[in-house]
Amino acid sequence: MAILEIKHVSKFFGGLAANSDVSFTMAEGMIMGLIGPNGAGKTTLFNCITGYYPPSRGEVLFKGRKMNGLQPDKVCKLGMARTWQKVRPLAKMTVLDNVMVGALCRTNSLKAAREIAQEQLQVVRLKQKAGFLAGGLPIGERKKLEVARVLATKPELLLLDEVMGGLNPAESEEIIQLILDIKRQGITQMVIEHDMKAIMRISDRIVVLNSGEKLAEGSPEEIVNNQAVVDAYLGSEH
Ligand SMILES: Nc1ncnc2c1ncn2[C@@H]1O[C@H](COP(=O)(O)OP(=O)(O)OP(=O)(O)O)[C@@H](O)[C@H]1O
Repeated sequence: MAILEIKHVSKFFGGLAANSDVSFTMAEGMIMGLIGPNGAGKTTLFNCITGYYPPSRGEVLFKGRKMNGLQPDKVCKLGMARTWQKVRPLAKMTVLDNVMVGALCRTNSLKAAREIAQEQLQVVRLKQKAGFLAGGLPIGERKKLEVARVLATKPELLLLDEVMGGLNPAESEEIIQLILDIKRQGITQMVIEHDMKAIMRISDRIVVLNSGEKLAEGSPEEIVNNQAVVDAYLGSEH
C-alpha cells in the first residue's frame, strides 16, 4: 500500500495557483525527490501534506487516512514530520532540550524523551554538542539539529525542506549520508533540494513541479533525460 497519496491537490492564494491539480503516490521506504525552479510550489505542497495549510482542492491520504484539515500536531502524532527551510531552533535552550521537544510528541516522560533525544543526537553525529545552546550552533549543525528534532518524533514519513541549503560540500555530503542512513532505518522520505547532483544520488523517484503543476515524474535517469524538465530549468532556447 502507498504510504502517501496526493490526489489532485490545488492550493490557491487569491488568484495564484501555488499548487495546481498535483497527484502522485509514495511507496513505503522510498526517497522521493521534489524539485522545481524557485516558486514552483514545493514548500506549499509540503505545507498542504503536513496540515500547515488545508489544500483548496483535492486530498492527501497518509496510510490510507484523509489528512485534510488535521492540525500539524495531530499529523505529527500520526507519524509524519517535516523540517523547515529556515531553521529556527529554540535558541536559548540546549541542543538536547531542543531534540527532547520533538520526543515529547511521543512520550510524557522526560526521562524517556531524554533517552530518545540522546539516541537521535547520536544518529546525526551531534552528541558532543548536547549541552551547548542551540542559538550558538553554526548553520551545518543547526540543520543536523533540525533533523534530530524531527527524528525524535519517530516519524514514518519525513519531509525534508532544503536541508542542504547554505551548506558547504563536506557538510552536504554528511547530510546525504544521513538521509541514506534514515532510509536504511525504513523511514520514508520526501526531499526538496536544489542541489541536482545530490537529489539524483539519493532519490528513488523524482517529481518535478513547475508553476504549481506537476511537470514530470520518474526515476532520476528519466528526469535528467526529460526535455520538458531541461527546458523548465534552462529555458527552452537551450
Ligand atoms: N502564504 C502565501 N501567501 C501568498 N502566496 C504564497 C504563500 N506561500 C507561497 N506563496 C506563493 O506561492 C508560490 C509557490 O511558492 P513556494 O514557496 O511553494 O515555492 P517553492 O517551489 O518552494 O520555491 P523555493 O524553491 O524558492 O523555495 C510562489 O509564487 C509564492 O510567492
